[in-house]
Amino acid sequence: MPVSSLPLTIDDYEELAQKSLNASAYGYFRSGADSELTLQRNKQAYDKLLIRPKVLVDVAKIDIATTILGQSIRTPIGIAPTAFHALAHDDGELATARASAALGSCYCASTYSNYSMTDISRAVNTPGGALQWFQLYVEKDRATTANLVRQCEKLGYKALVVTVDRPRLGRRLTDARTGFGLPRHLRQGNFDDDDDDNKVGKDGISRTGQGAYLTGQVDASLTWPDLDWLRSLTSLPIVIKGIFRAEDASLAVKHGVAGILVSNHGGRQLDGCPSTLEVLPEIVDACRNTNVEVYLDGGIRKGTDVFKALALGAKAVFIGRPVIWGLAYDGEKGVKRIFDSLNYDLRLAMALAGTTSIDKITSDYVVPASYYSFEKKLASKM
Ligand SMILES: Cc1cc2nc3c(=O)[nH]c(=O)nc-3n(C[C@H](O)[C@H](O)[C@H](O)COP(=O)(O)O)c2cc1C
Ligand SMILES: CCCCCCC(=O)C(=O)O
Repeated sequence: MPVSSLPLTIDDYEELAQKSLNASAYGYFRSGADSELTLQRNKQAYDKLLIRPKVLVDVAKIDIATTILGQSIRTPIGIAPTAFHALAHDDGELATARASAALGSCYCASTYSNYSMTDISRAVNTPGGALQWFQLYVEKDRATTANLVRQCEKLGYKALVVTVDRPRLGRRLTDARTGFGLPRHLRQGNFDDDDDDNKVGKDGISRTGQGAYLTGQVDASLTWPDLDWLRSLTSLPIVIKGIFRAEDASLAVKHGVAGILVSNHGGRQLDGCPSTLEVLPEIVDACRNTNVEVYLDGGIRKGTDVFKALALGAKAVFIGRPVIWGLAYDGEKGVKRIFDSLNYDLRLAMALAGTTSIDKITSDYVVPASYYSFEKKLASKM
């Protein structure tokens, strides 16, 4: 490959991933729900916010390390839970876990990973030492869920991330058109029997193929008291993923969560809802004067996107699809490259904006683009 065509941006990696994945897998990873308005809006929202740089600040040293839930991370960018990494690379979630540990990031593994939570935890040199969180879908069979929670605690996962924006699967037209399903040779590591030929898990449920993807076992009757039930099962901090309005954030605080991940599932669930960046300020306000940390995912593709989300009050951000593109590009190495690129970009944005550490990225660095509207300025002179 000539030097000039080496991938530089997340979009470059996506382009390469598209070439290496089959249409159905690429479609599954890329797509959003319905008209994909929210998928687009997640990305476009960052353009509606501008950064106001400060000059003559000593930016010779930039530090992007921070903490989440009291644990140190070397980058404010974590890995959002995404299902089925083995569709992108044979090493699947093992490669993701190794990359995350080497980078000092936080990896939140999906309930619907291809590798089991045991394998993911053991993939790194110091199992229980790396910062791994586990994303939980509460299933109709509560015994299955309770079992996952217990294992998670035993294996040294540091937090439970409960996803609440997916009572049913969003309408993903691309998947309907390609007939996407988990290919028969792949497993759902947290459920299948050890026997690879056994397509039905011990619980008697098929977890492979198209039907399994579409129907799923997620409990659509989940309500707030179920959070208390989860808290009674574990002393792990609970992060709630998918909160989208201030009242729900306040309820989450009342129910004792340690963190809120502002997310619309990467535009894959309710199409036509706002972007996560737009919603972030009201959630941050609802959590002010509490110990609850607020994170964001959705549409982060550049260092300046990370900067803007942190400026609006996110303690850290998480990325979903970019990790998949890195995995498809070159497994563990590819994920590292994605992070190297975003971390480099973030440091650069901080230097150019005139700030040197994550806690100094405050709201006075950003303004809505409309603040500089020519129309408004000229009209006021008339
Ligand atoms: C292919 C794919 C699979 C996903 N699987 C899960 C999942 O298993 N659990 C979950 O809570 N969220 C899941 N999500 C949502 C992500 O956690 C995250 O909210 C979203 O990807 C962030 O947007 P981004 O991809 O623009 O970074 C998935 C997203 C994608 C793209
Ligand atoms: C039964 C497996 C369904 C996996 C869905 C994972 C997910 O949340 C997604 O957005 O896709």
